[in-house]
Amino acid sequence: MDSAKIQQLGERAAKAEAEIMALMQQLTMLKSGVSGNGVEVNEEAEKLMAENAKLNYRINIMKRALEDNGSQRSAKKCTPQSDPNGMVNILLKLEELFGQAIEQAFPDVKGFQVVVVPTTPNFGDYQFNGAMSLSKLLRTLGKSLNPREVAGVIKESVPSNSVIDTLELAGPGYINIRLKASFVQEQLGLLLTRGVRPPCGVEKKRVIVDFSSPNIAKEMHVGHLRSTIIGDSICRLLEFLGHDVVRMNHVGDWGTQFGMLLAHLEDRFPNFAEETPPIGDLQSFYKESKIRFDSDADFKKRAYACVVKLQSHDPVYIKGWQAICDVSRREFQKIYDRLDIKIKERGESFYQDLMKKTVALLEEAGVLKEDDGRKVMFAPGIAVPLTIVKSDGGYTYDTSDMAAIRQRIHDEKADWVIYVVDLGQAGHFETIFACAEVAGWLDRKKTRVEHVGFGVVLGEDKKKFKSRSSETVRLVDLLDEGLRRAKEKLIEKERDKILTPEELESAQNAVAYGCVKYSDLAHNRNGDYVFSFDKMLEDKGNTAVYLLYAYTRIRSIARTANITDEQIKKAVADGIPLGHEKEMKLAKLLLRFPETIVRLTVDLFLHPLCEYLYEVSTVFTEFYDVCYCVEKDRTTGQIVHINMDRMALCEATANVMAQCFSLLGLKTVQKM
Ligand SMILES: NC(=[NH2+])NCCC[C@H](N)C(=O)O
Repeated sequence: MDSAKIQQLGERAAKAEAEIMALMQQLTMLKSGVSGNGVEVNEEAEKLMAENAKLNYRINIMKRALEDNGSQRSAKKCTPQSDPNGMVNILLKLEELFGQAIEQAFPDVKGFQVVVVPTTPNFGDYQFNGAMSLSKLLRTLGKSLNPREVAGVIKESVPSNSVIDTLELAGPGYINIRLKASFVQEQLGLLLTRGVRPPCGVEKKRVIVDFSSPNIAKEMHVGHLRSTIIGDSICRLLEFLGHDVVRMNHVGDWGTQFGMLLAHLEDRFPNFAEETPPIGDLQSFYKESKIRFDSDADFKKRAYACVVKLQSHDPVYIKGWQAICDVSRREFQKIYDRLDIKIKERGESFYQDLMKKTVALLEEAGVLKEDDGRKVMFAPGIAVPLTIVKSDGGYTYDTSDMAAIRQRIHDEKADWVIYVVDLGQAGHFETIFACAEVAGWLDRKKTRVEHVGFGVVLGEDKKKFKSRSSETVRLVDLLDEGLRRAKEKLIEKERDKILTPEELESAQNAVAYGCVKYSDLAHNRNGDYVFSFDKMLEDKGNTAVYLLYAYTRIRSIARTANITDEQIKKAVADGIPLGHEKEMKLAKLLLRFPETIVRLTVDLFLHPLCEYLYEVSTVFTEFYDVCYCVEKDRTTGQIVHINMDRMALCEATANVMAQCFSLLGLKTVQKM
């Protein structure tokens, strides 16, 4: 690493540190009761805690950026050429303005990464708090200015613009930023006329997302379900942002398990090469062959022979293999159809020939070591090597992943490869990435590779998730239970009395699959996750049921008031004043959609999107409680007045929520 880079990384670390320090100072200030605007200290402290969480979130992002050599910011300067209709990423826009201010005020400072964070309404809309670290940095350049002085200079240097209303110095050197009402009004109008569009300024990448990836002949389990849900949402996000996304199902279709399956197939359906074998239940077929494999030495021998025949592409055994894969494939597809998942299958078998080449290349590069008859590859600093060739000459999961990573970078020309696989495989991927670097196939400055891990699924007893009757839970049964419970819930709420049978069924589907997906996505994926239909189907708090209800309710406001698109358009054309404080608050939150989703791409955690969606629905309620949209006569119930500006705000809210649902893979319904 060159010294400039180290300096840059150091500066950013210092900045992260400064943010923590600043926060501590704010907290001490509050604890000692120094609260400028006389607000209850408790309330203030609560807000600061929220702020703290946000800062910590930012800091984590920065830490990650440090690890990844700072190539993480996918958003670039928002030029009009990039996408004339894209939404403005306000946070990025402010960072640009502050960047220009620093450049102008302190031309000697190079490569200072400006970070602006959203803040609580008491302070403003956003805050710049880089003055502390900048002051430190200036000292190393021989300039002695305290943070508050630095902040003062920056404040004066921010170029004139249409975004910022006021800048205010606060505390030891923060700059609180308030947006111009005219800017918010204008952006809200654009949101309504152009729709919720991807933010401008996103650099397009070719991304391979390896997700779901169950193993043939084995049941797709809840771990694969998590990978499927998280992976699909990541794809939806990246697709929305305009990336070229390849959704890849790296199914385990080429392991030694095919030996025993084929040997068992020979016995059960000797005619398998001529006629498609009616395997039926592949699970029990797998179990039967496993029992024989473990107990019968002759069978075991035959199983090995079958592997050899399969791997030498004997057409008869290839037929048998295909038949088995087809049964599995049909089962997997049922799950994908129900969950509305699109994915392209490219299993381990695809890499057969490439594995030979991969081994040859590694051999040539002299990076393989002999170990007890095996050929292994070590990565620097990692104790456990990859097994590239087994002692019997066969290849492994490691070999196929080495072949795959090379193929994805070289042939697929991926700029970004994402593996959505449980955290149990973190070591595996760390080693694969490191070995790919050693082999010279991966340059992390050019290609972003990452393992998106997730914790295990637990039952309500916090133990390994299983069904009452058996060890493993069949996903089809699980989804069926979801459907049943969703219907119960809707009937409990007497929706069957209001909805037509078709509407009830759509609502049931939306709730059942929505709640399974949402409860997975709303948690930090790194944690273990307790699967509980009771929790998922709660209609309060940050749950799919609550949000889907909230959404349909907003949609129904316009419906009952009989508003047309034309009326909304006219209101937009006339300008939406956002005169009430709650209207302004909601509008500003809606305009934070672009920065929220761009930030997701930094570490591919999806729960902040769920938090944002939930916040939109609660801020909407705050607005709706105090701002009449449709006024009715108290006695006759007849509509006496419709506030069209507020109806437009309802429309914008519903549209932003709909886009969030779509990114999370949730289907919405008009009535529920
Ligand atoms: N490229 C990969 N290794 N992708 C993940 C494969 C997951 C594997 N089939 C499993 O079930 O554990």
